[in-house]
Amino acid sequence: MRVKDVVLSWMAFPETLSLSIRQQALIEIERRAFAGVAAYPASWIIVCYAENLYHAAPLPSLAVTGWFLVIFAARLALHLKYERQVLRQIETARLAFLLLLAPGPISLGALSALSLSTDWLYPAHDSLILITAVLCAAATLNLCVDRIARILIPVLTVVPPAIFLALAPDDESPTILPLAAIFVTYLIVSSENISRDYWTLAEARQRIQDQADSNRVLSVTDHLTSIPNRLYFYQLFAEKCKAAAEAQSCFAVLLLDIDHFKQINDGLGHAAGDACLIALGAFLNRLLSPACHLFARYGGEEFIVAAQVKDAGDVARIAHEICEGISMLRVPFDDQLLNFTCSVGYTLLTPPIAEDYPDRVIASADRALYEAKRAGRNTVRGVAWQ
Ligand SMILES: Nc1nc2c(ncn2[C@@H]2O[C@H](COP(=O)(O)OP(=O)(O)OP(=O)(O)O)[C@@H](O)[C@H]2O)c(=O)[nH]1
Repeated sequence: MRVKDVVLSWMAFPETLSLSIRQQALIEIERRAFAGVAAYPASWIIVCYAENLYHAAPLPSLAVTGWFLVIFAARLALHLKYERQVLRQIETARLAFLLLLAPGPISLGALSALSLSTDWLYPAHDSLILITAVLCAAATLNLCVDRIARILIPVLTVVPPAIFLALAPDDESPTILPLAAIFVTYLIVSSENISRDYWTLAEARQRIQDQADSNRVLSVTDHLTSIPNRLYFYQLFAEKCKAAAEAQSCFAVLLLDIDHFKQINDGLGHAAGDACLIALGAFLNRLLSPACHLFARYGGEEFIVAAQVKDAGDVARIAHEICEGISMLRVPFDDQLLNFTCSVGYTLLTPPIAEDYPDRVIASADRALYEAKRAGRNTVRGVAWQ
């Protein structure tokens, strides 16, 4: 495994979560982080004024102010296009976020460390230690759901001054060092607990979402043939009709019904009838495309199709294709091959099309189907919509 892969896998959010939940979490974490970004330059500017640093040491004070403003500007630039970046490439977006998260805490930690030994910063020593501790705690808790951020922030902020104190001890070192250790440990442990709760909730949300998605699919799928059911058809019929009206296109509704299906059931049993229905569903799946045709099992041994068509010839062609295709099916059942026929009735709407009459349109196709049955079955009949 390459180093990059190891880093990326360590950085990754729990893999069990769907991509959309991980993306959502990352966008939320970045938004939270951005809300605190202005605190770094603002705190530094206040310390400079309060401790008179702009007068005492204008150049270094202004340089540090400029540095905090550059970090702020870089974060603003990232923030403005972050959502798009996360949706495009989640790992790179996360890496960019972490890289731009680090300079603020590192700079504050370094300033606190320097204030212990640098003359121009020494008057601001207490204020810097205070804002370093406060911003470190606030940022760690704010971003604790990100396991890297919650370790990175306290380590980058508190470790540099602590190392400095350890290497060049002064009177305060014996007090400050153990306090810093307790502070960082407590921060990391408590933020770990908050993070665990967040991800447990995210996982629960994901399970509910998956269940809802699967229930939604089940509620509009016919359990026997696995093609859409009548509910699905009605949900989308008005939409398809409207699209045809807007496109000024012809619109056709076809009803097909297996001929003498009762005889198959009575003669060979319901399992044989079921095998024929499953084969018919698979045939429609092969012949029609969900992008162009709305089709469903309408009920029992009846199926329905709705689609935009070019003209009367186009719908007649589809109806014949269905009728002939079904008559050629051979359905394996026990040790025999079953075949059956169907009758097709259709109605054709020509522009201008109104959109509020699905039942009347279907009733019209049903009349055509009745005519096909009366004409001897295994045939096609169409009626024009008036
Ligand atoms: N196996 C099976 N049979 C079903 C299902 N749903 C409806 N049926 C049967 O479909 C048959 C429909 O019979 P009829 O309405 O008399 O129609 P038909 O025998 O096809 O006659 P025509 O339509 O006039 O050609 C009945 O026997 C129903 O029990 C199903 O899910 N599985």
